[in-house]
Amino acid sequence: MLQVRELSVTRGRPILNGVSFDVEKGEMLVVLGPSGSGKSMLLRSLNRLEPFDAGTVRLNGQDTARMNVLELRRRMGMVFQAPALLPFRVRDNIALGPGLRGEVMEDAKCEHLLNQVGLSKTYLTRQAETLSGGEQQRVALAQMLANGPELLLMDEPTSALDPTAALTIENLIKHINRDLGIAAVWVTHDVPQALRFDAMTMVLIEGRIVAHGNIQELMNDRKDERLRQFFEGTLHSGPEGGAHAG
Ligand SMILES: Nc1ncnc2c1ncn2[C@@H]1O[C@H](COP(=O)(O)OP(=O)(O)OP(=O)(O)O)[C@@H](O)[C@H]1O
Repeated sequence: MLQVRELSVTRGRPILNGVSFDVEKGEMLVVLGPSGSGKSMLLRSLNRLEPFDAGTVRLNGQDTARMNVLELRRRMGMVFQAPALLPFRVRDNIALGPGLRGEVMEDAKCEHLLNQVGLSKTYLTRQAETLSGGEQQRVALAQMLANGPELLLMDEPTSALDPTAALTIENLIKHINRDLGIAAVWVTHDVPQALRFDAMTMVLIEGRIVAHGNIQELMNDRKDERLRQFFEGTLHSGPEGGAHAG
């Protein structure tokens, strides 16, 4: 359903370099890589929060560069490291996307969406800014689900959460992916988290895909030096380490 070909992004220097991959309908893909490797830039390029310099992104065969950007983001929802909720009630946050399209969302539908992210209906009238980080991330997820997405882009959504709240969000995404059949791309720098997903994994280092496959097999692959260094925690990227994208 998502086809990315030779995606390149330059911001004074190469940030992403010829990135190609596919996400099948209902698939879970983990993008794993060290800090600064281009993971956020990749997700942001997919739903056109950032322009790219070369390559193509197709969603169900449609070139995303030619799609209406709001329609693109409805079909490909993104959840960020810090939830971007507005200082309104939870129900108003959840109904935001449909409201922008002129649709009225009934309380029962909001309640159902809250239920899918493990929150009771008592949250409907809570002010979003009074929720804990984990609860806010769950509301952000319900907000995305309200748009009926085909694919969710998750940009390290647990990086600001404590381990228990992080596990809850991980399990929610597994449930949404498996039981609702919504495809997901989950970005992380955290190897134990990638292992917990046990999903198709793509390793991104210095803006290039260096490996793609089963995480356990990738960890056992000793042939690629950068991959080995990454899994051993000894990879130094960025200007200080002397290694640059491209
Ligand atoms: N608008 C921009 N202009 C210039 N450089 C940028 C811009 N956005 C990102 N970068 C650089 O691109 C590189 C990749 O950034 P990105 O945020 O995608 O990394 P990341 O893998 O998501 O890192 P982290 O895990 O720390 O969030 C970094 O070196 C960053 O400084």
